[in-house]
Amino acid sequence: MKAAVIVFPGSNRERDAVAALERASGTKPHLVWHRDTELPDVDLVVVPGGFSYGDYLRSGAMAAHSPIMRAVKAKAERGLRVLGICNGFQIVTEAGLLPGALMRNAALKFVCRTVHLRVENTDSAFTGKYRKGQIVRYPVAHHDGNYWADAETVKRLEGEGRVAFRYVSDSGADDPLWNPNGSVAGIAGIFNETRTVLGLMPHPEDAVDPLHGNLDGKPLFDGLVEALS
Ligand SMILES: NC(=O)CC[C@H](N)C(=O)O
Repeated sequence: MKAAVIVFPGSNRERDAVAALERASGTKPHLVWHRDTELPDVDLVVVPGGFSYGDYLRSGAMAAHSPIMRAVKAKAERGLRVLGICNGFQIVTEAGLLPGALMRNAALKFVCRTVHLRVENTDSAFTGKYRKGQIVRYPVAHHDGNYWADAETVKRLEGEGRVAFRYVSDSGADDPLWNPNGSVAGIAGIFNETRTVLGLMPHPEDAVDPLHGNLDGKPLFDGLVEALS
């Protein structure tokens, strides 16, 4: 699997994404600067976490209009797999590849901890190596992770199997007390219509190494390698 990781001024998880991809695929991904206008020939683009453009204006809003995002958008519309993690989720959503918006966390505080997620749909290159309903633990670190979409959009996402991950309790139950940011319906990650684009707030790339104390993110990267090689 050939992959590219996009770097914006203020990105800070690009190296984590590179390490996770290299560990899973054995191939070093390309790092692509935000000012570039073309993507290398790849099977997957990762838009990583961080604070692109200092989160000015709105998290992800400026990065969504960078030259490289025009190329990412054009190729995503033709089926290129795109994984947007945390700030990357904000960026691909601002770019219009996913519906809804990421608002300030409901408690108005930065949240940095491990969360429990239920894998809601395994019919994608991203989630194919999980079991449906499996509970996984990924870390979160954000202040704008409160996913919002209008009721009709949420209904459509649910009906079309486009909710990828949902915040749940440690026993796997729907429980708003375990929702770290107030996201509507506990939504932690969503797919586009063809499930070729995934955006999620938690960080699978920081749960792939025994030193992370948690390997729950590994099936996501292994699954991508299996599906895209
Ligand atoms: N870790 C991240 O990617 C942070 C995302 C974003 N800057 C926020 O705090 O909401």
